[in-house]
Amino acid sequence: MSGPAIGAAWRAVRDRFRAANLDTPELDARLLALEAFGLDSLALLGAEQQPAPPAALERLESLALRRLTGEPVARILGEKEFYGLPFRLNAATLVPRPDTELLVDLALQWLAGHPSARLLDLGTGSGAIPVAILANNPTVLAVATDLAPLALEAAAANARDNSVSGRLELRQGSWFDPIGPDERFDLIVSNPPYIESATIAGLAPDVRDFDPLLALDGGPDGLGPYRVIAESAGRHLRAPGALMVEIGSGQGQAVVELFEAKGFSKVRIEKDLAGLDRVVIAHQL
Ligand SMILES: C[S@@+](CC[C@H](N)C(=O)[O-])C[C@H]1O[C@@H](n2cnc3c(N)ncnc32)[C@H](O)[C@@H]1O
Repeated sequence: MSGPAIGAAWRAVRDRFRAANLDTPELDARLLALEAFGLDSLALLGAEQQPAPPAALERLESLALRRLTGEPVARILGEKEFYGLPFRLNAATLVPRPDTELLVDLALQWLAGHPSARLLDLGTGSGAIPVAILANNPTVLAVATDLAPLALEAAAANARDNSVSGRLELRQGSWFDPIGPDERFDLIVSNPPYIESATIAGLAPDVRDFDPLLALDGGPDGLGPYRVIAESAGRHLRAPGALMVEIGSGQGQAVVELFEAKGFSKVRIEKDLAGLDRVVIAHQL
């Protein structure tokens, strides 16, 4: 007796995901099927009627069970697309979020008017921000820091995979600690941890149970990393320079005030596609 065809097998998984009320059951089932059957999207279409190999079926089942227990697809696959580029993940990296693409857009716009700029990314994680920027601007040189050595391993792999490793220097340490006292940059960017410590236990399980705490926890009021950045960014910016940080949607005014108090000019909030405050931009003129 032969087993199900490949098309029937992945659609059965999709139906179980639907029944479990997952947000994107069809996409999730397709992505796990591509992995289990070792196919790309086009090949999956062409293979719909072929019998599913038993070992691949078993693999699909084990991936589906992980998804059904709440593990995000990006964690299961160990990779996520960001800004149209592939990024490998590991236990120390945040899954890069679509929201963060706004920060990359704004950085690229600013860099278009500042050729051959030097960029610093603080808390780089998978390297999503500087790798996306470097892949879209061939003259920028970047330094990126993170406290987590394992995250920097993923960032190094992602820089290699996306052919920008010659222009990205990775340094381990807390915020500006790995930056020399006289080192200057034209643009400093960061998507730091910004969630209030006390609210982390109540986050959605796919975030709370799978993203690293170091990537989420912004301290008692969620603003700890912004204070460190506000304190030191001015010393490491070459005028006319800019500082751009991603923020939580309720943090705009507080972060604007932190940056203004440290002497930054033309500090403003940018909203994301959902109309929520998402990035604060400050200038050193
Ligand atoms: C919200 S995640 C952002 C990761 C990545 N930039 C992105 O946008 O996907 C914050 C990052 O800051 C790093 N981090 C936390 N505390 C840090 C510190 N004291 N110094 C440097 N990096 C830190 C975490 O390891 C994590 O990679």
